[in-house]
Amino acid sequence: MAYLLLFVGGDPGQIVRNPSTPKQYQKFIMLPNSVFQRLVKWCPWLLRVRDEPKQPVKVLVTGAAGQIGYAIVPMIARGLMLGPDQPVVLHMLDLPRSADALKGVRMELIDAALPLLRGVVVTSDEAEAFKGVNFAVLIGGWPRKEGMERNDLIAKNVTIYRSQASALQKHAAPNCKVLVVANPANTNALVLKEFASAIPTKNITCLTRLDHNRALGQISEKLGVHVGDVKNAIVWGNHSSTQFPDASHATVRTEQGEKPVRELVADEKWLREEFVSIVQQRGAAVIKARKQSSSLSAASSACDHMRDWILGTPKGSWVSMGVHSDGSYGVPEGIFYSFPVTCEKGEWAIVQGLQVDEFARSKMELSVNELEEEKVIAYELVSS
Ligand SMILES: NC(=O)C1=CN([C@@H]2O[C@H](COP(=O)(O)OP(=O)(O)OC[C@H]3O[C@@H](n4cnc5c(N)ncnc54)[C@H](O)[C@@H]3O)[C@@H](O)[C@H]2O)C=CC1
Ligand SMILES: O=C([O-])CC(=O)C(=O)O
Repeated sequence: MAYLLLFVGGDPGQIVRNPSTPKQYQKFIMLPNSVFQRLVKWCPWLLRVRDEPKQPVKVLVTGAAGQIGYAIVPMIARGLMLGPDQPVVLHMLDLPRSADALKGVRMELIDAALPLLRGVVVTSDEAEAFKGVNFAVLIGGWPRKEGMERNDLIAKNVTIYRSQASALQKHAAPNCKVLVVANPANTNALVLKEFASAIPTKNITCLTRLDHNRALGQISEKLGVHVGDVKNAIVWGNHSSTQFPDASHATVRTEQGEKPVRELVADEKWLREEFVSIVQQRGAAVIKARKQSSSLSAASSACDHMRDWILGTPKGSWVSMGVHSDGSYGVPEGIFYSFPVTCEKGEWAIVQGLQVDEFARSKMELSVNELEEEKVIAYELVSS
């Protein structure tokens, strides 16, 4: 019979074992701490047996029966959002008319035999959906169709966020971290902040990571470099066609070290015009081609957003996140605006001190004005 021997040090009588090891292969040998320390030095993998498994966290996905919902739930249950060692319980909310579709998604999640998935709640009841959730990815709402602008969805979608703010505030874990995906994402996030005042404002964010990733993708295509070597693009502003994708601080990793994108592209006109307009209009281009809006890239970017927020951004890199403005870069407080941020230990911070020239300033203003207008319309809708 084969045995796996677990060498245990520490307090007398303390037994630490890896519960995933089948019992019949476990034998314990208690060693003095000094011997244990030496063993661990020679064989660091021994430390793995001391890892306590993480407790499952509850992750809510609203609009879970929709396009993005269907793409994102397996990503979350595979650890792409919160890490490969983080078990999750998925809460999936959709409208009563999608109840059967949601049951089907639950069946598929079970059929996929995903080891990190420790439970699935499917419901059309907001209170049940938000109960005790640690993370909320809010996708529920209506997507735009060809010919519409994202803020054409205000009347349809902000009222949903008024109602879900109450559920969030009443039922979610007090430190719940929220990502709003549904459009108009920045203004929906503002409505949540206003009506879920018990949730810290810094815990409410909206998705502009898709635009950020689109910017990296365009730079990589233009230069013929691997997208993983491009970093530090910025998307300023609204998740709409007034956003300002800015490559002026972006760099590419080359064999000779990091080089500015500006220097490598060497075409200021492309950077100021074509690049900006391709990224601004990418959502519309996908709708034109697919006859429905971006789903897999939205789901993947939402995972990137949450993962970097919770687990941290790599050293020397920043990402774009829609957050409540604190007045940085002259953007007025009271709107959700996309900024470059770094994240550490579950907290984001706006990158400070970046040079913003006159051209960038004028582009950034367009989104400020649009968001102020959306705010007025949204407040009228939710208070009427
Ligand atoms: N921020 C971003 O980067 C992006 C945002 N979006 C937005 O995400 C949203 C969802 O897009 P898709 O999944 O493609 O749409 P979809 O129509 O496929 O799915 C939306 C789902 O939300 C559900 N829903 C509607 N009202 C609800 C409510 N009150 N509570 C719970 N569920 C509700 C619908 O029944 C539907 O199943 C849209 O608003 C779209 O514009 C889409 C792509 C990127
Ligand atoms: O454009 C849309 O309506 C969907 C979306 O937000 C995007 O693809 O960025």
